[in-house]
Amino acid sequence: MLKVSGLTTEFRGRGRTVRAVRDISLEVPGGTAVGVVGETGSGKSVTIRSVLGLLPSYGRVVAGRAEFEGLDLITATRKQLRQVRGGRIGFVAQNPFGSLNPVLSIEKQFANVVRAHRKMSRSDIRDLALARLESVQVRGSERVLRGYAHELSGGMAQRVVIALAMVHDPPLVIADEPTTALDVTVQRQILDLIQAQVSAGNRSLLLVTHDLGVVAQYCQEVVVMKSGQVVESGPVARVFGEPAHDYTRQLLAAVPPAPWESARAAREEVTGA
Ligand SMILES: Nc1ncnc2c1ncn2[C@@H]1O[C@H](COP(=O)(O)OP(=O)(O)OP(=O)(O)O)[C@@H](O)[C@H]1O
Repeated sequence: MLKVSGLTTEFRGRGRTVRAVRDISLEVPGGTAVGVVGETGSGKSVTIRSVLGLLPSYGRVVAGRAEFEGLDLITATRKQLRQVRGGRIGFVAQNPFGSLNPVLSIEKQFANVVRAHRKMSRSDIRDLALARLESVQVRGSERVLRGYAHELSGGMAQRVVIALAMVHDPPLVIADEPTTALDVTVQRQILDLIQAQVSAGNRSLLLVTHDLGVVAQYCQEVVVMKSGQVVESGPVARVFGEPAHDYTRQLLAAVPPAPWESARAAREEVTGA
């Protein structure tokens, strides 16, 4: 579905060049969820943004390929990339309020996403938008369509972003830390929702997260990144069960125990059991 090979990205500014990611290779097979994990600054977002052609003007992919449906996204024209983004790849970013336009109604934003890819009447767009909003369990979808982003809670706004990302039935969904900006109580709901959308459409998912628990629960494959490079990758059960790299072991050791496990450990310490 997506095959990234040898991806290297640099940021240039004031006579200084920073190589943010180096020689990244990863694959997202059809119908598979792949998690990308690594500490802050390890290059997860830069990798995604390089693939989607969403780097800032001073960022440049200096080597590598990202093959998707017969197209190399790295050398694709802007027009081709616009067709792929939103059409063939649904993108869910970290902050829903950064993804939504604050001055356009939600209905107008659906219309813009639809019309960027095909011709459709206003009433058909409306029906499609309502169906998509209902599929991500947005209650009061008619009211939401008439409204604006600032009237929504973070969780609701991210549901709208997911609905927009799914408008054209993309076979691949890329989500970059889709719950980091949200209240902890809705984080799982949003991940469950993304998973439901992915499996209902037999789509592939590339999910960036720093939470290994999320990868274990939602992904079949994992790519571990450190300092702009991939340190290891493979099926989640193998990489987490028998990590080949010391860094992966450190990440796994840093996962806090579930609250009930800490409570049991404390009890055992007190009782000596
Ligand atoms: N716009 C930018 N300009 C300059 N350097 C950048 C830019 N974005 C990222 N970098 C650098 O690229 C490297 C990788 O950053 P990236 O945001 O991809 O990490 P990340 O793994 O996604 O981290 P996080 O989990 O905090 O989002 C870092 O050294 C960062 O400082």
